[in-house]
Amino acid sequence: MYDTLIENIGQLILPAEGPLKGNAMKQLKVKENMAIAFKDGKVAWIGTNEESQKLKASERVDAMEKTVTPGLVDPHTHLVFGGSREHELALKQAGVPYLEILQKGGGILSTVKATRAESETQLYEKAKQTLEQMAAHGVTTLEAKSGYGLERQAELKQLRVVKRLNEESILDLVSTFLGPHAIPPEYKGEEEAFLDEMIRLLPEISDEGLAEFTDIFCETGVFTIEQSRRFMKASQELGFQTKIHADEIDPLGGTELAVSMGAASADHLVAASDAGIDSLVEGDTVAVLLPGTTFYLGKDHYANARKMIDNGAAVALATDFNPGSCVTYNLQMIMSLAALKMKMTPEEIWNSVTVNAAHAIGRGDVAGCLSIGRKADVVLWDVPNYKYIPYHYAANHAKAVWKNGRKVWERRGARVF
Ligand SMILES: O=C(O)CC1=NCN=C1
Ligand SMILES: [Zn+2]
Repeated sequence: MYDTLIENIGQLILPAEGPLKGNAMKQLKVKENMAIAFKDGKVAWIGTNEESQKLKASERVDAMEKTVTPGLVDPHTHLVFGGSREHELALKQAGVPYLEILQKGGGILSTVKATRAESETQLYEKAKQTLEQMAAHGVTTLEAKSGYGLERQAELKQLRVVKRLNEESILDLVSTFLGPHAIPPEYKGEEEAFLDEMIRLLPEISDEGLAEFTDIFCETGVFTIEQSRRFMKASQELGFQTKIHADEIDPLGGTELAVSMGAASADHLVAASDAGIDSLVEGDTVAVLLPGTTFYLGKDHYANARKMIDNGAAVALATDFNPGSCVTYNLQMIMSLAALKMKMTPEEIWNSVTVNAAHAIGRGDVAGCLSIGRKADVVLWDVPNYKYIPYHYAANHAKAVWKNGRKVWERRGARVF
């Protein structure tokens, strides 16, 4: 007797185990007229719709010939923060550059002020609502960063919120310490001293189990290549895996640094050099691309996903959900931008929001794929095939979402007739 049986599935999407690099990203197993069954939170059976007729299940779901995939994985979010930055939209519309807003004490530093002022409970309640929205949009596993505290107590406060959300929600959250996200006012002009303070937090964060990854904003006017190297080295010596916000605006060479340091991921890469893109082929560093941020900042030049994939790199996609440079948690919209602006194919896109995204946050063995014994993290989409979501942008196509075999979202139709 199975707990749940989803039958009459038009297309069942089964990404291969990864990380998938280059041409492997172009492959996607699509099986038609299928069914899938869960038991005790795991995938217990996969077969044809005809074979499913003889099965017994406590709950039978008619997929109405629609599409079923693994739960989405969002590998780059700034989930926990206070306040909001809608007041900066006018500056963006006036063409004030992102880094100029930051240099004037706005941007990230505006969110830092708000985050320091809010209690752990306030931050928790706000992030909890976002988490519910992410699940409603098909996300079952995600990464969540700190980085709006920029001092011990407020950074630990954010990381404790992520830990509590991971413990109390059924979703799986992977925590990242992004202490070196910007230079706080009290350390203006003293970047090295600030970085020393962030490095001094690492043992405490490790001992309290508050993060698996660290991250640093390697960018003009924020942290240099050498400062990033120093922070990543200190992180790895304490057992953290590393990530880096690299080559988002200026081509400092963060991509090459990430690969040379064996980072789990290099994120943004909009300004990555040809040498940086070529270096991605060598190691296991996943290129996490964030086209929503490029769109939101009104830029025309997107990360060169085509060259990265055709060169042989492993590419993933993420929302970069944050209050200033990409205010969306709709990973489906990111899938559309990947198609429309980065010319990624539907097969590459689906691999980028499942198996490769899972590998970018160290969850390649438990998320992003569907096979017997894996977590029953599954989405039933109200779409006829897997190509439809990139094609129809800005909507929420999720009809039902299961996490560990438990239904966490079901869309109920609008009552307009
Ligand atoms: O602006 C923000 O709050 C998030 C961000 N960090 C680096 N790029 C964007
Ligand atoms: Zn980011």
